[in-house]
Amino acid sequence: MQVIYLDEPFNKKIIYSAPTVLALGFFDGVHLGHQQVIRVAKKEAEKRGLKLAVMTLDRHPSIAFQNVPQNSVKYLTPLKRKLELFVKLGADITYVVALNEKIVPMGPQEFVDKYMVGLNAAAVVAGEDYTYGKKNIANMQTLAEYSKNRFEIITVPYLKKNGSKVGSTAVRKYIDTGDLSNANKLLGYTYQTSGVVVHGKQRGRKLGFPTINLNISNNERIPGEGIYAVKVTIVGKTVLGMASIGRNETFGKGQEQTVEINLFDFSQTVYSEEAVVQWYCKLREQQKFPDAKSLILQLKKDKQNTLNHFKEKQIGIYD
Ligand SMILES: Cc1cc2nc3c(=O)[nH]c(=O)nc-3n(C[C@H](O)[C@H](O)[C@H](O)COP(=O)(O)O)c2cc1C
Ligand SMILES: Nc1ncnc2c1ncn2[C@@H]1O[C@H](COP(=O)(O)OP(=O)(O)O)[C@@H](O)[C@H]1O
Repeated sequence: MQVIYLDEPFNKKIIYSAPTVLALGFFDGVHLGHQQVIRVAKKEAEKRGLKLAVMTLDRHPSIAFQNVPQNSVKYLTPLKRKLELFVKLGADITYVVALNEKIVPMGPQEFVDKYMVGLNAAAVVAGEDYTYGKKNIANMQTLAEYSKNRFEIITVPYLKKNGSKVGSTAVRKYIDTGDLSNANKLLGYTYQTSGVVVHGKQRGRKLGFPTINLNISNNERIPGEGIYAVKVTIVGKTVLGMASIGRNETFGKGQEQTVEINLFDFSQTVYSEEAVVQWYCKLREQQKFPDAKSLILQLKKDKQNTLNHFKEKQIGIYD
């Protein structure tokens, strides 16, 4: 997949020169609803013998349009992850548009001329709630007016599950409360984050449960505090494990939140390696134990519960 970054005013030479089918959206999470939009676009592209291009933005629209501070946004899929998912969905090209002060004041007609016609779109595919500027002006209902018959418009209706819309907001709520089972149902894949292994307090090995402590980028969304059954890919291996997101209250008050994982069947030293974590299920809440011994007893139970979860769901390391 070719990734093309567009910063207003972009140089026309960097655009893919033949007509494409263009799927539009911010696509945070690339959940089942988003997947449906991109699949419809892929089919249309195949029908026409054209390449599929996806257009997304380099930052959440709320930063540009609602003055939400950039460092307070927690993405379900930071750009790198989003691009991986677009590849899986068969995108040939992704345009990443810089949503900066140069593009925000642009009116809908100019946006359509430059970022739809200007990207050689033969057809544009988006979900019914897609907007390309102010909601009441630049929506899928008004797109026909601005397109002036220069491309076809395909609107994909909301995907619903149990009567409600499959959307990023619902996924975020589930992730925040640790309800991975429901989050993963809406995503259509197991939620994944990544981080680099950093040094902790070196207490884990003394407890008999060493943990990789992960440094996770500030704008990546991690589940709410609690204990989780996870699968981790690190140094080319994939293993099961149990993760703790919390403040290790057993060892004192007011500590910083850590994300740490005890890996099963693993004994390598892996500081500064990247770990990719798949989040399956919340096992319990964080607890303040009276002493280390009680925590160790609980960790043994957590391990058994993690193994039981994977056994019940028949999830192996290759699934
Ligand atoms: C599966 C799991 C569950 C944990 N549960 C708790 C807990 O309920 N309460 C707590 O204070 N610490 C809990 N911890 C965190 C341990 O306190 C922490 O891993 C230990 O202090 C090691 O820290 P270190 O990596 O800085 O050496 C848990 C850790 C793991 C891996
Ligand atoms: N099974 C395992 N699970 C997690 N980390 C392990 C495991 N075996 C060895 N390690 C290594 O040990 C380190 C964790 O030991 P620990 O005493 O918890 O130290 P720290 O507090 O620095 O994380 C990890 O960063 C990793 O390099």
